[in-house]
Amino acid sequence: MTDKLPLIADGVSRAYGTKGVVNKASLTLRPGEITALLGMSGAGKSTLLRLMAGLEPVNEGEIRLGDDVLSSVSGQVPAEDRNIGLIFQDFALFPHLNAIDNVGFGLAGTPKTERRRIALEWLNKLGLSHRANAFPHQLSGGEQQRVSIARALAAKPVAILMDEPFSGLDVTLRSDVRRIALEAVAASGIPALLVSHDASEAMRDADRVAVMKDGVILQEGTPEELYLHPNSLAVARALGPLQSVRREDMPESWRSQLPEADTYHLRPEAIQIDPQASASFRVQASKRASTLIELDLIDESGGTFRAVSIGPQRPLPGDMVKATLSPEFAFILPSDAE
Ligand SMILES: Nc1ncnc2c1ncn2[C@@H]1O[C@H](COP(=O)(O)OP(=O)(O)OP(=O)(O)O)[C@@H](O)[C@H]1O
Repeated sequence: MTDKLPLIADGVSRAYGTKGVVNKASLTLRPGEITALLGMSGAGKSTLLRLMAGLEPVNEGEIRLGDDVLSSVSGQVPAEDRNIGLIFQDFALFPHLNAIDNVGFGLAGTPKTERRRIALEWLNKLGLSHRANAFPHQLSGGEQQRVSIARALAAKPVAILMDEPFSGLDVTLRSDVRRIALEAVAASGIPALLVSHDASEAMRDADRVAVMKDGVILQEGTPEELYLHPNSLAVARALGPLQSVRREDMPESWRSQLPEADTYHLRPEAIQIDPQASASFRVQASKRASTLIELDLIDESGGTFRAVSIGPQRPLPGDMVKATLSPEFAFILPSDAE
């Protein structure tokens, strides 16, 4: 077995005319890990993927596979010579080939029977061996995306780069397709990039998450590191909802648990209903959001807070409840320079 190598973006930039789209971005995709690249529309995620794939030249910096330079300002290895698997939102299968021949397509040079055996093995890994003879138009979106991932992995790529691969799929199908597809990607042991704008999917699916904004990678780390220790308000917001609460509006029992600051940025789970707590509130509104109950609370001095409860009873507007603060979910962050 050949050693798998990291795919590295080292200080890469890309501009279109005067518009800088990727700005000195550095990101290392490690073998055997899925890295999610998360950011809002226009952040530069797809452009960074295209730089790593060799579909665009860099204006600055390098793309490397291990120590081998694939892109630099002095030239680049063409995309077709990099052996990097690419998966996009549209499945891009050959319409005139059935599933098994689509998967076998990347195995040119392998004898036909061997090619079919390998292709069937990959279809099997993606739970699709029973669809081997179906043509793309006979397959569902989720099945087509699994065929395209089988096709990419069958070619034994050095890395796989996926741009919103599941966002075109029906929500009900998506979680199963994602699980099967990403398990196969992880098992292949190659570096993998998953571009996403959905924070909860990115955290669930990836070993590491990088947050990009305005062409800059703001922070990279495990999902827990980024969720619990964001380095900026932009990263905290990218990973999930926040409420901002001023220290002076908090009950004294909460203030005493927190280091001094004017304002705290709280995850929804920071404030939880707890009958043993000392701080009391009146419920202003409550609703059940599947696993959690979300509550709007007000205290006697008029401070308002968003809290959660794991139930089972839903407190109703007008009820009195007690709530605790968990300091691990309260962040002190400088406001962003917008
Ligand atoms: N070929 C191009 N020519 C000019 N501008 C471009 C080109 N490609 C991308 N851009 C611009 O670069 C910016 C970043 O685009 P990019 O597709 O990388 O963002 P993204 O984070 O992937 O966004 P989305 O989630 O919407 O796909 C956008 O403002 C886009 O309009």
